[in-house]
Amino acid sequence: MDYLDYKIDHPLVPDSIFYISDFLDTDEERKLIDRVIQAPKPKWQFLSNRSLQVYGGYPSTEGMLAEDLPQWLQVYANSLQKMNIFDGNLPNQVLINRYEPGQGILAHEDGPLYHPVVATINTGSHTVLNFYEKSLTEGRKYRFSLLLWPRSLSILKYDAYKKYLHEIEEIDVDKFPINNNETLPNKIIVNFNLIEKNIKELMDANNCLRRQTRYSFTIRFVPKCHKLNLNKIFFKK
Ligand SMILES: O=C(O)CCC(=O)C(=O)O
Ligand SMILES: [Fe+2]
Repeated sequence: MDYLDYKIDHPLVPDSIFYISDFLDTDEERKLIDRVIQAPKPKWQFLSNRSLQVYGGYPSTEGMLAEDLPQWLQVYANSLQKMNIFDGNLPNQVLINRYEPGQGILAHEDGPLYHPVVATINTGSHTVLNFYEKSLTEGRKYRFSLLLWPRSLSILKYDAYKKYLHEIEEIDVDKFPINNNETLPNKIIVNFNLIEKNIKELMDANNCLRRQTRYSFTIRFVPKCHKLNLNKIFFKK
């Protein structure tokens, strides 16, 4: 599979966003969610608007103390490397977010500690990711949204990573256009044509769809890493 074939081709979108539907089958999706649910309680961090699990380590300006990924995540890191999504690098950190309906994440950028690529495996529920262009003079400006359907892989690289903020609104229902030609007042969903078929049968009479529990697997590469060296700590060698 060549991810370059899955570039979002839309006048509002920078040249560096890719969206692959059906990256997982339902069985693979179920297995990933089960692993997350089965993780020991201390693995969870509970924030007010989402919960998360971190695998691989915590990046900092000093470098990330890298831990091996568990095998069930390593297989995905390996396949993303094979697809050359990380410019030859093997991704070494996976952040899993769980959102209940009504939860989200404030507009932010992922920042310079990561190689400027993030690949996200989307599971459990749809959501809508909003993009704002950073502007020093006018503050942030809404530009477009991506609809993230379960089992898809979304990839943001370079400009999409560096020049935009991304956000998931804390809402529990999304309203969608009736068809690809209809525009919503405050939202431009640039990949709606790819999902229209799946969503039609699920929306209610007002074209609304309720969010369910969503698990996102955000996969990244932290270039600056060190392994724990016990000799160095205990014997100052
Ligand atoms: O859940 C998502 O798809 C977005 C998560 C995100 O932006 C992040 O973890 O930095
Ligand atoms: Fe992010």
